Amino acid sequence: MTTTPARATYLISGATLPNGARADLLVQDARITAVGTNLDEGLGITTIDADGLVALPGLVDLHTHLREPGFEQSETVLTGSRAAAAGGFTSVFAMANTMPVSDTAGVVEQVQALGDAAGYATVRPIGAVTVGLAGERLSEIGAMAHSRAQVRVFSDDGKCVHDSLLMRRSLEYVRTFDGVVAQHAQDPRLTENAQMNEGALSSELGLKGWPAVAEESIIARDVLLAEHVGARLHVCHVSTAGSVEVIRWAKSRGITVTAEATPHHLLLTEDLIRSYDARYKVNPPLRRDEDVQALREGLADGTIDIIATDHAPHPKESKEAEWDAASFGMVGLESALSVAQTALIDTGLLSWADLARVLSQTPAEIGRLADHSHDFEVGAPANVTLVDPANSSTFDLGRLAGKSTNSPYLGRTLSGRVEYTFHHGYPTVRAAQVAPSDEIAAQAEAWKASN
Ligand SMILES: NC(=O)N[C@@H](CC(=O)O)C(=O)O
Ligand SMILES: [Zn+2]
Ligand SMILES: [Zn+2]
Repeated sequence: MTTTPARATYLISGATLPNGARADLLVQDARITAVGTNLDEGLGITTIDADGLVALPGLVDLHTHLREPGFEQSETVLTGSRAAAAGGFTSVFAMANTMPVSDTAGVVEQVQALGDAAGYATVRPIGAVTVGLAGERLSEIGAMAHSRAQVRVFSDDGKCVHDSLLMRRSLEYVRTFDGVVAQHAQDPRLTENAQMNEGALSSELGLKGWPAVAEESIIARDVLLAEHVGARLHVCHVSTAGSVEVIRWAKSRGITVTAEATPHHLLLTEDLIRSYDARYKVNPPLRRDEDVQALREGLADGTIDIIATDHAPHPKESKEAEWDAASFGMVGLESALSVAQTALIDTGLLSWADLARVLSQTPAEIGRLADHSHDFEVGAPANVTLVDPANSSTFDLGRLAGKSTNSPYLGRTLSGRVEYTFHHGYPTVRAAQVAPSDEIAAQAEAWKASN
């Protein structure tokens, strides 16, 4: 017989809300039961002193690679969702480039079940657009949408849905159930063997260039297809100033397109590649300072809707290889909020309310996430992140909670630190320490039993 652990009551006392107001939040039976000032510290209540901490709605990542099934040496659903909790995330959308690929109802249901059992975060699987990500035939989109996993986001991420007819058909399909196609915009012919951003630096370093137009031309085609079909399109990891312009134009025409920028494209530039350190190797590549500025402005004016991590764990061997042979990708869940604060809050471009919107509310809306509340409504599942914005520190290995360590921020000073993450009313992170997995799994059981 399993015993159901007691669901504790927490009083988050004196937190600063995204709008700047100070409030107490009462968390009872996994839900927010009161928001106010001077809430009572009754018997059996655990009080968390949130003086000086900003309370954000639990962060939502629309673009995470959890690697399971198939690449468990890099990450598992358990370790990846633990990394999510460490970074203040309470929900993650798991990309489909697993082995087998998440292109059937069976695989997406498996990923969702692994997430539910781990309990660190709500895991929502993304379905592949084409069978095996091969770009040749549409996958079982309808079966995944109507499975227990109720998939709403479809993506061949890692690969571009390059065939225009398949892209059109996938948009037509997802429209029938209010889904969205999330495109990895990369013309494959223009980027064969590409290693870094194309420009003066790629010539100087003798590395094959990756032209901005390879991204921009696909986005331009896709927004026109989305307009033609009347379906929702989402653009993954936008990386160039030109892409921001195309999306701005599409939105001005009323096209239903949304777009994401990654933390690394908002902070880092291509000159880091002079070190030939493969931690900086990523798809799409790090670009120029002008591109970083354009992405920041795009976020500030709403052209770019959200920040998504593109957390891409890779084993040490594949990152210690020489530049050309190393794999593309960086881990990003644990650092995302600190990078966002450093690049956007400290520079005065965004407010905490804006950050709550781009890291929680809007990604939840794009993914049609049910398990979410963005303004601490009474009765909603208590998904809350408490961040200490005054903590400026060196990002080190101790901050990583996933299986892989391919972070470009190790050794860098970043602002802000996640102190607490509450998922379904239970602290998965407390005093900046991630809670042990058996304890979280037991809490997840209790949540399941009561819902
Ligand atoms: N971003 C990356 O560099 N790599 C991602 C794939 C992707 O997001 O395109 C991966 O799966 O490793
Ligand atoms: Zn991608
Ligand atoms: Zn990705």
